[in-house]
Amino acid sequence: MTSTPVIDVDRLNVRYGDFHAVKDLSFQVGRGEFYALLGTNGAGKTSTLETVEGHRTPTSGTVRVLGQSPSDRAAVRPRMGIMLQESGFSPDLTVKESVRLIGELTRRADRVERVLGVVDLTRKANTKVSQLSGGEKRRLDFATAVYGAPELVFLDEPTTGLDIQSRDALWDAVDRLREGGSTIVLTTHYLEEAQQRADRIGLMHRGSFHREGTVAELTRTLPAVIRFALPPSTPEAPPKARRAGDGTFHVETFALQEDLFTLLRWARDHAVELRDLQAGPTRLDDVFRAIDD
Ligand SMILES: Nc1ncnc2c1ncn2[C@@H]1O[C@H](COP(=O)(O)OP(=O)(O)OP(=O)(O)O)[C@@H](O)[C@H]1O
Repeated sequence: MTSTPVIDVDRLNVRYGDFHAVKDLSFQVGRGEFYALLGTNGAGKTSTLETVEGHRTPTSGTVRVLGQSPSDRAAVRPRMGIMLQESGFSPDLTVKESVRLIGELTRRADRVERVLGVVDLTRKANTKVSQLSGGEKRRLDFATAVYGAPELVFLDEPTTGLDIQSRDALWDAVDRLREGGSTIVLTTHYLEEAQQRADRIGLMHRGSFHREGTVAELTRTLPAVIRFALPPSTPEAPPKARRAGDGTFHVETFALQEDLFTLLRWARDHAVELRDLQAGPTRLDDVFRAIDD
């Protein structure tokens, strides 16, 4: 990372009384990077993000955001867009009034109509927040991240409750922000979304990083798996295949292409049909499942 990081966390500790929620955590996020902070339930992601966003004071350690202390809200707040799990818009305001309020609070320049268009709420502009569906409320929450295309955008479980079209539209809007140079920090339990998009991932467990790095770095220590079923009449299993409890067969491999080729050749030579054949690279789900308490 050559330029000054957008986020610089150094030996952060967060304690709640006797409970040590975040333990000596250090990480940096570079300008324009897409960083996903992931982890098991209770790992300390929210505690970490609340500190970075300036909502919580660290017990110890230092946090710099855009070169400033996040507690200096007047300096930092206009430069970040934060999509929380619940934004808490007033139920009596209309959608348009709520979006206008985002502009006033963040003091960023934008056009309300443009933002409504990006989050696909133009037709609901005069509807009260209390009358929105769950997915529409979530899209209104997303408006806080989009308004004025901030330099730094936090997305906390952004796609929860969104249908597939809304999810695609949200990620398109995030791509647009990235093209404009915004830095993105995502937290989600939908690991596939992080796997597809994140430049780097910090994977937390019990207050510390279990792993940190690119998807390739996180997954390379675990084998890929080829899965298939065999017809009952098959006299023998292919080499390297292990029978799982559900009767399917697994081949664990660090040489996916080579072992898949060997397996397919074996099937052809033995005139066996491999049923429900699945082969793919190691997924983040597998890395999560391998976390040992
Ligand atoms: N105000 C609080 N007082 C006491 N303990 C707290 C408080 N807030 C959080 N904790 C504890 O700190 C730990 C970390 O919580 P945090 O919300 O940061 O985790 P998380 O990674 O965001 O979890 P999840 O994925 O379940 O949302 C948890 O064990 C939680 O019970």
